[in-house]
Amino acid sequence: MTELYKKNLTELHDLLTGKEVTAKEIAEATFKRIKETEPQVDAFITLNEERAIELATKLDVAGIDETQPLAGLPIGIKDNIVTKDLLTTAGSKMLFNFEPIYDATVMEQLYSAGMIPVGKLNMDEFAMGGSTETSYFKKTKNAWDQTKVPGGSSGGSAAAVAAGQIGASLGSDTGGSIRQPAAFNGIVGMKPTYGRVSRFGLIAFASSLDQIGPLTRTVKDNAFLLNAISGWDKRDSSSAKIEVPDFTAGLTGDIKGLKIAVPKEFMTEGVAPEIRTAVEKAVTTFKGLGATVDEVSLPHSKYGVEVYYIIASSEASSNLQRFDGIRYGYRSENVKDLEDVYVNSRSEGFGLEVKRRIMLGTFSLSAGYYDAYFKKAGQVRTLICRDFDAVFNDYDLIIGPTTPTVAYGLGENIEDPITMYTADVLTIPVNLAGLPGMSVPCGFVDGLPVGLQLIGKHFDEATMYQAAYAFEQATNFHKQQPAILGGHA
Ligand SMILES: NC(=O)C[C@H](N)C(=O)O
Repeated sequence: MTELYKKNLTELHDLLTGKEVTAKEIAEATFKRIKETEPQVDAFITLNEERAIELATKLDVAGIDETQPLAGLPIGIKDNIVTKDLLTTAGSKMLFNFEPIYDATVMEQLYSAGMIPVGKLNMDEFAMGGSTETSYFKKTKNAWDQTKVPGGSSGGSAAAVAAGQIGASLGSDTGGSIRQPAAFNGIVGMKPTYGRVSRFGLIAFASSLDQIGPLTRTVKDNAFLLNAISGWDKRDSSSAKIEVPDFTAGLTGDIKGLKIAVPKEFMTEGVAPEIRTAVEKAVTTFKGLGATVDEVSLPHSKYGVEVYYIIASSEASSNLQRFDGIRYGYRSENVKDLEDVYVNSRSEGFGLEVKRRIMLGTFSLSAGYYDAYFKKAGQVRTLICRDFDAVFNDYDLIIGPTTPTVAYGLGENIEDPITMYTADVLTIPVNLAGLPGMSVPCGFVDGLPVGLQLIGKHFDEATMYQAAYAFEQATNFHKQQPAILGGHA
């Protein structure tokens, strides 16, 4: 069958259960497509070809379970999610040879849903970055324009889906790392509520912020995947013991009476005028669908970037201590004593951005500075949370832009950390408050996609999916394809 790669997950499921194609044929077509397009996209660090074909063949022989919407379908995995006996690098030289001895909980969940992991996706080193350019391995390209960045840190996860290499992927989001690359590549990306998805087996960056989530080409596909990976896990004490609804159940397109808020701080001059216009048009669409939309204020969100880079870096400086040249991955050859093993392995194994964050974090945690930085950041974080609580007393959903600009050129901002950091201004407050945030396509600027951000109440991803689905049905943005997928971008 030709052009299987253009199909989304629900279409592939129908073909499989209608016996028009086998899981093995889908898997083979996926690897063919990946190999054809990798020279342009560079999304994968490792392919899992032999095992994927074997697994697909086994599923075919056993018979595809028709009640399992994801059975027999390929998925790509961000390379900071540990996969048993399959190279897991977190985009770092430090883990250039790391083959985990266990699977992350989300991997076990994907296997029980019958999914087929086809490979590991490129990312910023240890998820620190917004362009995937800090990866030790390669520079992934935007699916719409190969001279532009794919966003990050889940840049491989987003570009691979947008370019039709795979129909779905998992990413992780600490300060925007699922939503921003989803926006830059014109796809759907969900960062679930903190605690919704187990972090067991996610290589930790900032433990109070990290969350795994799905990237797909449609809202419904995304909801199917969140169904599969949600739930309490005894191995992650921060995962929530809370019922998981069926996120696909409410996808009717009916959102009459939904109360939506647009924070005025998300629509300021720092956001490109064309992006604000696209969001204003989305507001009109939502009103047309019967929702009410009002302007609100999140007065402390403007401190989000400063707070994040203190808290995230502090947590990272602690989490990354385990990479000592002894227990994992890279070990320097250039050593005279034990001290050298630690110092030289870390100096040679970590890239510039990772070292910058470790130093920032160590500084803000050190005696004499702790009160002024880490403690203060925690206090301001509480104020940011309270702003959201106040809005959610009166509203069901918050919307705004996902990013202040569309995808920028490769190499354009990487030497300028302040520009890179401030670009996260719209996504970071959501992580600090532990809320669910999502990006869906809502327009184009100069042929590059624009993302609309939806922010929900804690554990209310269902309402976000309903609104996103209604928006998707009412618009055509998700139907436009990049040239690499046969579109006329
Ligand atoms: N990891 C993230 O969610 C992205 C953010 N740009 C960071 O570098 O921390």
